[in-house]
Amino acid sequence: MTEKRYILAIDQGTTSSRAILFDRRGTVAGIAQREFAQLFPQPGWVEHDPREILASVQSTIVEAMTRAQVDASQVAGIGISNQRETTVVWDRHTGQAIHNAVVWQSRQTAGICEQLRRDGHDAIVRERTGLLIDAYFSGTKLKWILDHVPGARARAARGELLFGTIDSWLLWNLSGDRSHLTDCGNAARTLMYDIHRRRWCPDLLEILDVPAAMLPEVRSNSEIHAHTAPDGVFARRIPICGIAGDQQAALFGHACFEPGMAKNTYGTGCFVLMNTGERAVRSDNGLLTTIAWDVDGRVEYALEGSIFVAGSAIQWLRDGLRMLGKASDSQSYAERAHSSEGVYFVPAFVGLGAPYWRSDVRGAMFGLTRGTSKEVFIRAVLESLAYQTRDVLEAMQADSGIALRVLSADGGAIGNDFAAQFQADILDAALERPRNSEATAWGAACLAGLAVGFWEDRGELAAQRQVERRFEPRMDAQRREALYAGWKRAVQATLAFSVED
Ligand SMILES: Nc1ncnc2c1ncn2[C@@H]1O[C@H](COP(=O)(O)OP(=O)(O)O)[C@@H](O)[C@H]1O
Ligand SMILES: O=P(O)(O)OC[C@H](O)CO
Repeated sequence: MTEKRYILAIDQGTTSSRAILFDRRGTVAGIAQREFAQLFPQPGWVEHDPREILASVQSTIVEAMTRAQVDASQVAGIGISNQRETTVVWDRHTGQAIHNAVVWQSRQTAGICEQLRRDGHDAIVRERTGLLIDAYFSGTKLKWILDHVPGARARAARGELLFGTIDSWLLWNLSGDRSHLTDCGNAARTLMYDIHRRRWCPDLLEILDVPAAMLPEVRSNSEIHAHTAPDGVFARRIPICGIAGDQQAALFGHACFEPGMAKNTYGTGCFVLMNTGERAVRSDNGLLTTIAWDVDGRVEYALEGSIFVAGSAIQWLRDGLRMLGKASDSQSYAERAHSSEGVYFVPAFVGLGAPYWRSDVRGAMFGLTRGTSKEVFIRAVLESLAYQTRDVLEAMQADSGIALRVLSADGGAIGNDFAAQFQADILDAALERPRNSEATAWGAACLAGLAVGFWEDRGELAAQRQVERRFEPRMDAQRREALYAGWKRAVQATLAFSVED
């Protein structure tokens, strides 16, 4: 029998799908990535075609395995991580989605959220789900699809339609027996799941008018959920044995296994998660309480700060303003500026997420003079990632009582050495970039590998973690606090400009 030497991770993100084969030592044996279309049917709306997502996953799987010259018989298990709140509804008989996937960034349910707030549902949402009422989460997206697709509500009531986040959509399509499942971390992002009692919440289903029959069964993150279809892309039965939302997967991939350990992923947005152990810490400072994972029969929680715009602001400099040839050029521009000269950029393109939660505000630039150079402009945009992260970590410290000394970081934008050093300086904490830059896929692989005995335990995984570079804070306290005070003024001015005020 062929030795099973690899775990395959599928990292289904907002802008691209990746398939990565890892060996026992965590070395990448094969990798493939494919972007897919971002659909903007109306201003502020973001959708994906679920068939295109599935096709991108299937083709990257084939490509990664071909590149690595790995046969399906050598794959011990498959882990899936996904872009979390993005919502799909499909017909259980035909497998056809009844609408595009409504993406986490999409604001098309802002009106539903406003109504829910007016009806006084804030407290129950907060208490049961650890979230707050915002278009970001799946529940109102699902309600919107049921309300807008003709006949959908009646079909849902007859049990013909299924709801899922992208993990469920992929699992249903890749599994031989059409398994309709999710993990508790993804369920915790739907606005319909009680994170304390760990079950779908009937009261919230009633508020959102969602039939329970549509919902996936909720499982742990690390167990054999299903097997791939022998007539599918693998032509073999392989256990699908790890599922996690991408940010939870990254927390696991960084080996943040102890309470107080935190990571930040600098991708399209920034997502800061701090492990709070078996205690679900309620936030009084604009953070989310969420399930980190259920592994080995133990459920652990996290505090999360979700920042909606980070790397996408660099994309805007590149594609929108055409100031950059490539995103990485932002580093040399920023370094040439020497200082930001009192210029601040607040990247509220789709409102502000944690800790402000104001979907009505829009982006702003402050402190411009006739002498403001392109270098300073770009530097101010990069610095905004660090300031937003400090806002979230200040809230985390207030909620948890833990002052962070080290932040583990991953994602495209923190490959920028300027941004990494500035982040350490503004936080007055060290920032570590792991050697394995694919923390999300690695986390999904770890969860799958633990389920099938590919790795023994978390200790073995933690021992494998290697740091590529550690950035120590080196800014003096007076300058740091003066800079941060300027940012806070810029945010206050941005909020004040909004019509809601
Ligand atoms: N060297 C860099 N400096 C600044 N930003 C970068 C750099 N490299 C990539 N980015 C930004 O990071 C994002 C890509 O990171 P990635 O982790 O792949 O994001 P996602 O998984 O959300 O698609 C893009 O928005 C890009 O603009
Ligand atoms: O796909 P990413 O990396 O942009 O992450 C998306 C987040 O999980 C949304 O909550």
